Amino acid sequence: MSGKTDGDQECLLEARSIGRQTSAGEWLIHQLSLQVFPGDRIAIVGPTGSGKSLFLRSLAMLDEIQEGEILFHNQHVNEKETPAYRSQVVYLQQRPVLVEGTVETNLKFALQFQINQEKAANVASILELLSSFEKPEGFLNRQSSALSGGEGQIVALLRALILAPQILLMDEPTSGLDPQTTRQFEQIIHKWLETSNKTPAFVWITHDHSQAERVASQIMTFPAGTLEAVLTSE
Ligand SMILES: Nc1ncnc2c1ncn2[C@@H]1O[C@H](COP(=O)(O)OP(=O)(O)OP(=O)(O)O)[C@@H](O)[C@H]1O
Repeated sequence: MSGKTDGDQECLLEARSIGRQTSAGEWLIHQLSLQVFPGDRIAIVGPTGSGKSLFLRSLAMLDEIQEGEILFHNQHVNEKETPAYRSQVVYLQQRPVLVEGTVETNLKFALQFQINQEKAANVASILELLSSFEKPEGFLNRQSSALSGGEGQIVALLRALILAPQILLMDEPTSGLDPQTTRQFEQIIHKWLETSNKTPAFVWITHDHSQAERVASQIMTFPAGTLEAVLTSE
């Protein structure tokens, strides 16, 4: 399934017939294909247990795949290139893992890695983004252990955006957040898309159809219980 088919635009990310197997050889996901183009806002919806998270983790190259391949800018990504890939294709999980220390420590965490060092300049723009949303005074100095689930997820999102990703992969990032924080999360994504100078894209798994309609330009349905699964546009 392809995202946009906009003339000659280069495909950013392509999953070509990928699949994951259990150690017993049973397919958990099988023959799944997806293309992501610059500016794509893709929502994936589908039943519980249908393999959406497995698919997204495979796209993020967090899990090994047993068939197919992942292409980034039309190039096969090998194991050695995975750190560079992960700094461009950033994965945000449902329950963020924050490191010990303050919010600021967390925001700057990924910048300590060589591959991300040239991204330090992004901190200022992300802090500006944060300042446009109401946050308690001294938020940057709050300990991560003292944050609410919603605040933690906002911090995880900003931490991801500091990396100036080309693609953000999000696995139900707002499930469990209250409506106000959910909207705040969506607005941050919206501003990021508006202000980024590199036409980024996202793939967003959600159970919430109204959210999918709010945030996405394309909604794809993930089918359950089929081995020959394909993602289809709604
Ligand atoms: N490592 C694994 N080994 C075996 N089965 C697994 C493994 N990981 C996940 N599964 C199974 O694969 C199926 C798909 O899981 P996945 O988490 O991708 O579903 P999902 O569509 O994201 O569900 P939800 O909407 O509830 O988050 C589930 O039945 C899950 O139990």
